[in-house]
This record gives sequence, C-alpha cells and structure tokens, in this order.
Amino acid sequence: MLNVVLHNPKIPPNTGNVIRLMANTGCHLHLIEPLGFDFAEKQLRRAGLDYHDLSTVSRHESYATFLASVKPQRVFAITTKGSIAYTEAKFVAGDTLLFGSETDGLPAPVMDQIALSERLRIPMQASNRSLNLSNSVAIVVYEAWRQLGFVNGS
Ligand SMILES: C[S@@+](CC[C@H](N)C(=O)[O-])C[C@H]1O[C@@H](n2cnc3c(N)ncnc32)[C@H](O)[C@@H]1O
Repeated sequence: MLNVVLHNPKIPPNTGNVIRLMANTGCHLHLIEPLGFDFAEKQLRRAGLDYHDLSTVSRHESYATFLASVKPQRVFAITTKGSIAYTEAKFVAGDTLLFGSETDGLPAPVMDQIALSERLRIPMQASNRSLNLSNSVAIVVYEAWRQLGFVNGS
C-alpha cells in the first residue's frame, strides 16, 4: 500500500478528487490539519462522496503527529522545488507521497526533513508555476502504482 499525505489542503473539491483516487488505487490518504474545510456530510455529498469513501482517510493534528503514529519507511516530497523527475524514482510498497497545500506548497520545516534525493518534481513548461494539487497526486500515484504492477491492495 502507498500512503498519500496532503499537508493543509484548502480546497474541498481537490481533496474530494483525491479521496476518490485513493479508493480506486488502494492508497491510504492522510490529511494534515488544519484543513481549509470540515468533513460535513453536505460538503462530502457535493464532492460526490459518501462516508464509505472515507474508510481510506486518516486525519492528523500535524506532520509531526503523522510521523509519530504512522512511522513511514520513506517519504517523497512532491514539490515544484524538486530537482528529480518523479519518473526517476523507484517506488516500493509502503512509500509515502507528500504534497503541499494549494496556496503555500510545503513549509520549510517539513521540507527540511526530506533528503534532496527524495524531492520529486513533475515536469512542466518553463513558464508555468504549478499544477493543480489533485492532478499532481493522480500523476504521481499512477506512476508509483504502475511501478508496483497495479497490484490490488498496493
Ligand atoms: C498548487 S501547488 C502549490 C503551489 C506552491 N506555490 C508551490 O510552489 O509549491 C499544490 C501542490 O501540488 C504539487 N505540485 C504542483 N505542481 C507540481 C510540480 N510541477 N511538481 C511537483 N509537485 C507539484 C505540490 O505538492 C504542491 O505543493
């Protein structure tokens, strides 16, 4: 199984898209608070989700509490500031993919904990600043899951 972490996501439809992606790819989603929304049933319904979809979602007070409770074996930061293309990484089951917020990306104290060799970038045209968060998650999750052979329960 792959772990996906969204750090302080702010826009409900992005997180809704990612929750649906997790259900389809068998990944576990970790949301690092504060979130820019709450998990009210009405908001979930608007995003086309129901409580069943939330079986793959955990919430954590902070990145530190996520690390303490999950004890991830390896964390890749997916960041516009990475120098290595995500296609160069050799993903294994149990890897964690960490994404920043729509407005701020990943904060320096979190980035400082990730080795340069584990900061991955999705190539873009030179004049562009960033991709949409949920598109970024889909791109990297599908590459990682492809490398794992699209196994059920990866
Ligand atoms: C809208 S972007 C945030 C933009 C923010 N100003 C930054 O530069 O990080 C939201 C998240 O999507 C991911 N992302 C977007 N474009 C990316 C890219 N080209 N390479 C890697 N990650 C990307 C990152 O995790 C980023 O924190």
